[in-house]
Amino acid sequence: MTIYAITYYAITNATSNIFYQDQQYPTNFANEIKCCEYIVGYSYNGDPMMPDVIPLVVKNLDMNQSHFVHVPQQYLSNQTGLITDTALNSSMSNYFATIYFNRVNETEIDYTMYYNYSVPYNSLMLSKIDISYNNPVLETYAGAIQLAVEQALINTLSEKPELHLTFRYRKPPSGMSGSNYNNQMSLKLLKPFAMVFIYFVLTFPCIMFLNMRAEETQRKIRAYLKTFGVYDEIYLASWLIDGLVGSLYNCVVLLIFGYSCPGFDFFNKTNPSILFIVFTTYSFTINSFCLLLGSVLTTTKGSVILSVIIFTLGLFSSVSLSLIGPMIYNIFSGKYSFIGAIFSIVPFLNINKILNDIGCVTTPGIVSNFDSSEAINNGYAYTWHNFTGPPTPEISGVSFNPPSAFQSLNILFAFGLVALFFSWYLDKTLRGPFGAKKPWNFLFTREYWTPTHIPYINITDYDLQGHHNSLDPDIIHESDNVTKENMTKYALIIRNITKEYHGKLAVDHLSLAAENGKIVGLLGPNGTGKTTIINMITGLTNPSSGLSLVYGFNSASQATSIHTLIGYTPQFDVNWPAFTAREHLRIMTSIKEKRANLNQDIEAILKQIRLTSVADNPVGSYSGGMQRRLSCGLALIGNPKIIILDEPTTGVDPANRLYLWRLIKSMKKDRLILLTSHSMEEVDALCDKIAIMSSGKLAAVGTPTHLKSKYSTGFKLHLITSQPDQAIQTIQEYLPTAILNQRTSNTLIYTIHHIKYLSAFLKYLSQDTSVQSFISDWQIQGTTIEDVFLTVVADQKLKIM
Ligand SMILES: Nc1ncnc2c1ncn2[C@@H]1O[C@H](COP(=O)(O)OP(=O)(O)OP(=O)(O)O)[C@@H](O)[C@H]1O
Repeated sequence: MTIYAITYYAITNATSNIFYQDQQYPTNFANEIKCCEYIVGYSYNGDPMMPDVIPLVVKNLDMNQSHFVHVPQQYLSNQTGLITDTALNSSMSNYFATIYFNRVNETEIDYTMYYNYSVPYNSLMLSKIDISYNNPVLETYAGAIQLAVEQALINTLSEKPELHLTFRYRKPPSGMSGSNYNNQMSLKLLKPFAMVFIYFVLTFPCIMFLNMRAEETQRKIRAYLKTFGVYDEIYLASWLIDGLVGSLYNCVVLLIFGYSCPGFDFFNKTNPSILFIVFTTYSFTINSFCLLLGSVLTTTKGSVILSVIIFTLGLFSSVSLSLIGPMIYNIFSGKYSFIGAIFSIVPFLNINKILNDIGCVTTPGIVSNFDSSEAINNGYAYTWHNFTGPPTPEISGVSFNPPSAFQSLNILFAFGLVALFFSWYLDKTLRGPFGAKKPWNFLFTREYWTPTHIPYINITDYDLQGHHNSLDPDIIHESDNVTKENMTKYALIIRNITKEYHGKLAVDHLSLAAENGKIVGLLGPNGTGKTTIINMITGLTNPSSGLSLVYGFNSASQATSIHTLIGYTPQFDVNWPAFTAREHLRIMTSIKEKRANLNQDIEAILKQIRLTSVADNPVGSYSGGMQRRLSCGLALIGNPKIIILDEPTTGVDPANRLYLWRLIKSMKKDRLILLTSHSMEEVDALCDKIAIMSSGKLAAVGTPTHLKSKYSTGFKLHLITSQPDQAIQTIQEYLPTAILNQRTSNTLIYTIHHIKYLSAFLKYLSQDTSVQSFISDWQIQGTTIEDVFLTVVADQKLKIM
């Protein structure tokens, strides 16, 4: 809006003084002539009609007959002002003008008026009362005489005395006359300005589009949508359609603006259908180009930098090309044919060449001297004829042959199609951090054209063999427990999976298998590879080696099949703040599956996640806990067979967390839930099986009870005491093997490995009043998953060292 407002202001300001402005015609002109007793002379070339005309002129002027005098023919001369001078010399100080009538043919009478002024004025057309000097008195009187004369001529020629003329008096541009206004500097600037303005308006939204797309990739929305089964082609097409609809709107607004802005000759002198075709073709090409860049760039930072560079280069070329005008065509000559080819290919340059083709004709610039006034009188200055013909008529006689605007437009369109293809191709082969890349020759592989949707296809015993990179019997068992015979009993099978980023293993030969109806917890310190594993299971990332099977479907090669089986809650809430929870569920359900009882299912999920009462509020107004619940609800869409929850309760308050735990537990019936969390309490409360990872490897695996007993660190005894020293002495006496872990002013924490002594001591504590006088409270705690986790991770670190 701001750009449009500035442009409108600039254009109207630059052109305001080149237009005739309607003004009130003085009505009392005849009185003025009469009162001042001016004398007007006349003469004619023997036309027999003139004796009828003269009395009418006198009558129209309402002047004294004696003041309208006949001037003898011999006084007339072609020399400027001679008649006036003659009249003045003959001491008629109030002599004002002379009119000389000349009969041209049957229907045309030409008349010339000479004023009491050095500049003569020739009037040939009734409609053009054009006074070229700025003297209000002369303007008034001369106008009065003209009106009287023309009224008389029309009445006489048409033989209709009742015909009455209405005159429009138009003030001429200051300091200018006729079509000489091309000399105006402000007008000359319009041509470059038009090109730069159009380039800016058409290109800028596409740059925003590029940034939005990169931002969406960075927010992992793309990856998330993919787990709902959104095809790459649909995703790209939705962006293209979005961009094109925006651009079409942009083009229409630009055209309406251009054609309604008085003085914007670039538009007003060009056939609108040409500009519509040029603008929409450029918009298509630039959108395809942005789509291509979006397939290569994945960070908003990169996109911002690149888009600013492209935009600035385009703007720079736009300004410079428009300033050098027709000289731009030199670059298409044999001498500079390479640069000419670049001009034709690069859309930002090509559009400027096309705009320049139009601008040279419609808006004469600093260099151009083509006067389009003749063409304007016959309609648009720039027509389809100009568009398809050789550009810029004023450079005739030059040896090289630049492409026509139409040819340039075809090249622009072809570039758009090529960019569209490569945006699709590179999107598949150059996927950024998220997304499974296809090999560069994927178009020539059979799997691409005939994908299989059969589970457990081509799985051999060798594929199912684990890699023994640990001596831990649980891990060895986890690597060996799946065979071809029993593989169908597992909902998830991961074998020897690895993922390498920049030469570093994020996941290192990990094997894991899990059955239906279980909750499996994946634990590990930050950056240990949990999310990478999830991305490989969901088919968002291809493993560097190894296998991931979800109900027998290969995550890497049969991703489309597994997306219908998976429900996924990513680590961060992926949602659209303006949409309501119900809309989120509706949109995602329609993406994932076709259902007859859609509303019923949505209501059931809303009830499950306790969002029914706020289902129609925008998600942007939800608390963190509510958004997390919605994310879990979205994972339930389509009744998936495996649900993956990546840190589902992060940032959720205790009450909501408890509710989510209940929800997760209720979800596990007939499906597998894979959960990652940093809350040991959560994993302990929910999981049937826990896999602890460290540095990309599986470090421990088993049920919570098994792990607690295997990695038992003994019991923790917490004592609250008013006399710590005396308490320490008592413990040493009764529990000599106890290890003091922590001591504060009134708290002591011991680790005790032998339950035998502990029970005797606890009996003593509860019965002996003397000890109760300095140990006021105590608590005993078994091994927690947190203890197990810390032990396992510490052990693993030691092994690495
Ligand atoms: N796209 C990527 N490019 C390069 N390195 C990556 C990429 N994704 C992950 N990594 C690296 O792989 C390792 C594992 O990352 P991952 O996100 O899987 O860990 P995580 O266990 O999920 O961590 P957190 O608990 O913090 O979510 C890290 O060192 C990380 O830096």
